[in-house]
Amino acid sequence: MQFENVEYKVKLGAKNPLTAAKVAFASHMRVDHGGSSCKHILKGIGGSVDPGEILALMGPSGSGKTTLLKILGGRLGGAVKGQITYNDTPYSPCLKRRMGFVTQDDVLFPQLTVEETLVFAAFLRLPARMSKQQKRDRVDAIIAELNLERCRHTKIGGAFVRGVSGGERKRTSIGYEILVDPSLLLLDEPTSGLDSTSASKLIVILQRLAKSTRRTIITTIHQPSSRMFHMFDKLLLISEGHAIYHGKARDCMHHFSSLGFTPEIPMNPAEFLLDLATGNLEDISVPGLLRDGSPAPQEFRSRVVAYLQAKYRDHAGDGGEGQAKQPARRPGEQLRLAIRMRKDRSINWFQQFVVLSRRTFRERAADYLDKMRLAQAVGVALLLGLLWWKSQTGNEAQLRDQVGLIFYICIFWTSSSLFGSVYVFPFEKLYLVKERKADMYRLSAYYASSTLCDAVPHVVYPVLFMAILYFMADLRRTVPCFCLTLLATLLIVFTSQVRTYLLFLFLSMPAVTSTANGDEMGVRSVIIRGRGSCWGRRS
Ligand SMILES: Nc1ncnc2c1ncn2[C@@H]1O[C@H](COP(=O)(O)OP(=O)(O)OP(=O)(O)O)[C@@H](O)[C@H]1O
Repeated sequence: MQFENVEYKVKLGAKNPLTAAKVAFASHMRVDHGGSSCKHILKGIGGSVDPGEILALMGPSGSGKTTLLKILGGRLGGAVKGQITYNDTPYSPCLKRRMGFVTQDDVLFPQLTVEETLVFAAFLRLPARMSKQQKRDRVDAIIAELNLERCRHTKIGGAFVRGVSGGERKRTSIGYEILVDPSLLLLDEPTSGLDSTSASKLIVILQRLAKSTRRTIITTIHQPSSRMFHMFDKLLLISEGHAIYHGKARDCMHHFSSLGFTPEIPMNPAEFLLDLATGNLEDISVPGLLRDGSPAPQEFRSRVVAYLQAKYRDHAGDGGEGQAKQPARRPGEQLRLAIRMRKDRSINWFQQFVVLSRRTFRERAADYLDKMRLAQAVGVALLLGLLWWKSQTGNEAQLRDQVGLIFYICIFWTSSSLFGSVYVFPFEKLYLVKERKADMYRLSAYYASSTLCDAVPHVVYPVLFMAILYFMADLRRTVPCFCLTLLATLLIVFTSQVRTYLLFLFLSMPAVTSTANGDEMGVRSVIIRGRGSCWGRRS
């Protein structure tokens, strides 16, 4: 993979030119003539990485590592400039299936076990020509490869459900991505939140994945230990959106010492590099010219960073490793594979619907069969039944009394479904966006399966509720009357959910709009259509 002169800007969208100018001045941003401020995040970065290699993207926080990773993974559209080629071919959606992207936050269903997570992903992502047994065998191979044997039957877990450890969760996320045997695996800070031993073990696994199957791996990393640092083949060091080093990781110390920067005390190379990228050079010797005129600390830091950026540009201009190598013209084997994968369409709509329904039901079963939920429906039905025990409709006062009961039924089901749905939108959106980006299934298959699964509690509990209350309150005992009352209750449940989704849709509109892509718009349309769901989703 090669990339050259990658630039990325985001519009910050201040409508008032005066405000835009103030913001730009305060944060050293460029102001467009149109009056909206632009943040220049990446300023012409280049590099390359070959099959079987690991490229580490390093730099201080906010330097643009994640942005670059997303661009390389084809996950950022908009104002991206530069040339990015995958086996000499520009990005196209058919390459999507040959790339795995492991996000910083592991987006995995908390109620599924490690094995279930991988099995459902295998059924959805692997081609239809593979048998179920072959897909299961692939999952077993990945579990063995990633040392997940010990926790294969443990739930992933989340904030309220105890589950696997951070390292195991990260390895499950990696397994989820390597199921489809991607040629390019991108990872955003895979070691964040792990202790140094787990982090090194993870990098060892990545190294094995890269070498054994000639995968290309690109990972952002904050501050690796010395041991981890030496496991990377290549390094791209970024400072304020500019590259200041690109080349073999083991050569970087030599490169900087040739520029006059050497640590004065024994230092972890990663720490040394981050100090350089921020211009914070305590215990590091620097070329004398940078100290000319005894600059103030802030100015000195800016000088160092500008000097390193300029040296890197010179080095790249001299044909160093800075920019991408000239691409060869012959499309590679991996690309042919990518195109074949595209044609090798995964399972059909109905199969997707079946797998998604099984997964959704498995994931939400605990919510559907929640004791509290059962107790609530039965308890309120009994209470109302006792209060309106054998109610009559003989005169106007008794009729009004029964209207009061109908009112309570409406209020109860409206509020129950409303509060339950409050948790659905933010929770589900994450998974849906991630899986749609990986092109795992059609949106309609998700919508249909989700609606079908959620219909279970949305029908079962109101039926149970009405079965108790209707006869205790002695409402009119005819089959049509009972069915109509039940239907009205079910409609209340569904419409109150739709209202909640609409409310969320409008509340989250500005945030979603700023980063909206096709998938998120798709998510919105699902929500608008009012997918049914359960009450209190636990994560
Ligand atoms: N959509 C956006 N709008 C405005 N600023 C953005 C946007 N996306 C990224 N940025 C800014 O771009 C800069 C680079 O962000 P990025 O997430 O790539 O940094 P990073 O190097 O990965 O940082 P970290 O190591 O802390 O994750 C940050 O200052 C961030 O605030």
